[in-house]
Amino acid sequence: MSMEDYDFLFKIVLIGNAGVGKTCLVRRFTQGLFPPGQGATIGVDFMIKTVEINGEKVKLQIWDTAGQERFRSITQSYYRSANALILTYDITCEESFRCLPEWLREIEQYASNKVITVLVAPEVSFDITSITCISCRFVGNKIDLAERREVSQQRAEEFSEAQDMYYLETSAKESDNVEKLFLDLACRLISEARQNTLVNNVSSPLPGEGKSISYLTCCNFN
Ligand SMILES: Nc1nc2c(ncn2[C@@H]2O[C@H](COP(=O)(O)OP(=O)(O)OP(=O)(O)O)[C@@H](O)[C@H]2O)c(=O)[nH]1
Repeated sequence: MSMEDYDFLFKIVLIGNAGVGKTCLVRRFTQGLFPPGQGATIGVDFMIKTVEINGEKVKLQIWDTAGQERFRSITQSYYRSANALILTYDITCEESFRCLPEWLREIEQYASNKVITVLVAPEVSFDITSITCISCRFVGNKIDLAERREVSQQRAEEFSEAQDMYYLETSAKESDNVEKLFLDLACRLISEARQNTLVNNVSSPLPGEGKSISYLTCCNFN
C-alpha cells in the first residue's frame, strides 16, 4: 500500500451484540447494498472504503466483529489499534441495549489507552462509574422497524449523554444515516489527527496474510 494512495488511514471497529446489524451497516456503507440472508460473522471481517473529504483522501479500514460471545477473545484483540469504535445495538431488541455497559467495560479493558473522551457516571441502572475510551459512536440500528421498537430514542439519548458519546439512529436496510455515521466519524478523526491526538499504530494482520502492514494514522499534520 503506497502512501500516495491516501492522506489519512483510519481503523474503525464495529462492536455490539449478535444480530444488531453490524455487517449490514458495513456493507451498506462500503458496497451500497443490503445483503440478503446475511449469516453471522465468524471472528472478524474487514472492508475498505476510501472517501474524499474536503479534497483529502481518507481510507477507512472498517472491521466488523462477531457479536457472538464465543468469538470475544478474538474480537477483543482488534480493539487496541482502533482509531474509533462504533458501538451498535438494535432498537427492536431490549437485550442488545441492556448489554451496552458490558460492551463499555470491554472497550475500557481492551481499547487503546489514548484518552480522547472521558465518560462520566451513568444512570444508576448501570454500574460503570467511569471509563475512558477512544473516539466512540453509539448507534441504534433498524429504525425502519419503528413499529417493533423496544428502546425509545429518549432512553438511548440519556444513555449516550451520560456516557458522553455521540448517538445516531440508523437503518442499514433503508440506508438512513449510514453515510452520515461514517463520514462524520471520518471528519472527527481527521480533526483529531490534525491535533496530533492519535497514536501511530501497527495494524493487525490482514486475513490471509501472516504479516503486519504499516499503519499510517495521520500523515498530513499541519
Ligand atoms: N429491518 C432491518 N433489518 C436489519 C437491518 N440491519 C440488519 N438487519 C437484519 O438483522 C440481521 C442481522 O444482521 P447482521 O448485519 O448480520 O448483524 P451482525 O450484528 O453483523 O451480527 P453478528 O455477525 O452475528 O455479530 C439480518 O437478518 C439483517 O438482514 C436494518 O437496518 N433493518
